[in-house]
Amino acid sequence: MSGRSAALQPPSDAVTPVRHPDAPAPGELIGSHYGECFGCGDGQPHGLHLRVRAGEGLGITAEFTVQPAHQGAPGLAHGGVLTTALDETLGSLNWLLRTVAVTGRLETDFVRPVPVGTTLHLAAEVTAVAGRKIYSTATGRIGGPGGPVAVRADALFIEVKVDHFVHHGRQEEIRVAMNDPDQVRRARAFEVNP
Ligand SMILES: CCCCCCCCCCCC(=O)SCCNC(=O)CCNC(=O)[C@H](O)C(C)(C)COP(=O)(O)OP(=O)(O)OC[C@H]1O[C@@H](n2cnc3c(N)ncnc32)[C@H](O)[C@@H]1OP(=O)(O)O
Repeated sequence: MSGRSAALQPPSDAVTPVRHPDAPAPGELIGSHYGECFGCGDGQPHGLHLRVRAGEGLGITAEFTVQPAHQGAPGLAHGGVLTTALDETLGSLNWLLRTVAVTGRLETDFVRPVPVGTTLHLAAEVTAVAGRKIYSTATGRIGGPGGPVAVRADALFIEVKVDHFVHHGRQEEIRVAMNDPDQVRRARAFEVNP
């Protein structure tokens, strides 16, 4: 059974957003937004190491291979880890809009078990925007990009300023990030919208 809650239904005044002219080109590999991110960073040994590519229009694709460290039941991916993969893929849609947004709500359907060693082929797209609210949807398929759906999610992201992270993050990590020119460059890439 699946179905979105009312909070994930775009309001009547929602619009279809436009891909930002400076968005990564279709097919371009999008680097990690933060090296210590559990979803996409290289600095987390047990992280997902998600690899994300810009797609056409308002879409994005990603791949994640389930490792032994990601188990819930024996030999199967933990549901929370699969949700993280969906969340990270949906979060990467920020790059297409050049907007900084965080997950407000995320609803996941688990359709098929995902064994360790499986590569999850993820695809996500923005469906609507209403003010600061960004509506999006994602699927994770197994056996190939056209294989059966194993997980799917609908999400509501909320646009925030970069200050959100500076204000709420632990100072230790914030200081390191702000002293890292690569990290500052990645943050500035999002700050093109007023
Ligand atoms: C450097 C580059 C890094 C780039 C970083 C990219 C990171 C990507 C990582 C993957 C994504 C993540 O996991 S992000 C991490 C997980 N998420 C978080 O930590 C977010 C924690 N929550 C919050 O900080 C806050 O609740 C916010 C920012 C989401 C919203 O607070 P706010 O800014 O005060 O806004 P607020 O007025 O409450 O809400 C604005 C509108 O959204 C609606 N709204 C808000 N939350 C919800 C909700 N859960 N469900 C339904 N609707 C909601 C409100 O009703 C309102 O609608 P209306 O009245 O306007 O109609």
